[in-house]
Amino acid sequence: MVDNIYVGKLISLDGPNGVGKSTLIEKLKERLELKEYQVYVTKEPTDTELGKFVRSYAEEHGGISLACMVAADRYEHLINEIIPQLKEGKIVIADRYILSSLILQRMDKVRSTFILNLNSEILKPDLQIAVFAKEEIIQKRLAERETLTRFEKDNQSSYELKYLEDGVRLLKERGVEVLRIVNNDSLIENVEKMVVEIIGLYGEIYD
Ligand SMILES: Nc1ncnc2c1ncn2[C@@H]1O[C@H](COP(=O)(O)OP(=O)(O)OP(=O)(O)O)[C@@H](O)[C@H]1O
Ligand SMILES: Cc1cn([C@H]2C[C@H](O)[C@@H](COP(=O)(O)O)O2)c(=O)[nH]c1=O
Repeated sequence: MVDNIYVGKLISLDGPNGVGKSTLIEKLKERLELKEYQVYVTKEPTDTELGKFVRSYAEEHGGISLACMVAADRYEHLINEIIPQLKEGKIVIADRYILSSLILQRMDKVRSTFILNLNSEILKPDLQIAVFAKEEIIQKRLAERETLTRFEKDNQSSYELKYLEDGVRLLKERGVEVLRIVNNDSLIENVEKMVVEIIGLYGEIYD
């Protein structure tokens, strides 16, 4: 992975389906904006034609071809959206990034070395937030959804949690700073913890 040389900071937030990523990002954005940071939230797969194609492709196909599609969308995401925002000095928060590939593609039996090689030219996140929750809590949240993706059906959260743990290890080995968050029910505490960590990235004092 390539170091971020731009003025802004890239934060990626990943975890199992239904763990509360989008909810945490929304709260995190609010808190950081209250502190007058400029925040840009984005997600993968992207909302582009390619990203929409990846989302539908993922329902019917998996394995190496999906890993490549997801990586292609990620490289386009960096060029067209993430890097321009980092150049403007914003905190870019990505709802899913490489750690999601280290979870979801591994569930399709793709080897972690292949995933890491495929993503070797992406920007290294300045902070990786890894969101955990108890398996039964995730299942309860998913049960409230009307439609489920193939990764969300058949109680697969325990596998996602296992690959999340392993993905965290692989990223740490590659020098990525990782903040672990447990989103069982104490959302506000978690958000405060994240804000402190992110502000620490800028070398500022938070009281
Ligand atoms: N700390 C929490 N306490 C109670 N409910 C929560 C908490 N965090 C999230 N939820 C609820 O859990 C559900 C899933 O949250 P959310 O959509 O943010 O997950 P997600 O990880 O972004 O999911 P996906 O990636 O599958 O879209 C939502 O209904 C949300 O309101
Ligand atoms: C980033 C990323 C995404 N995917 C696939 C898996 C799912 O079909 C969607 C994610 O949808 P959600 O609404 O965010 O739950 O994209 C993938 O397979 N690998 C990835 O790294």
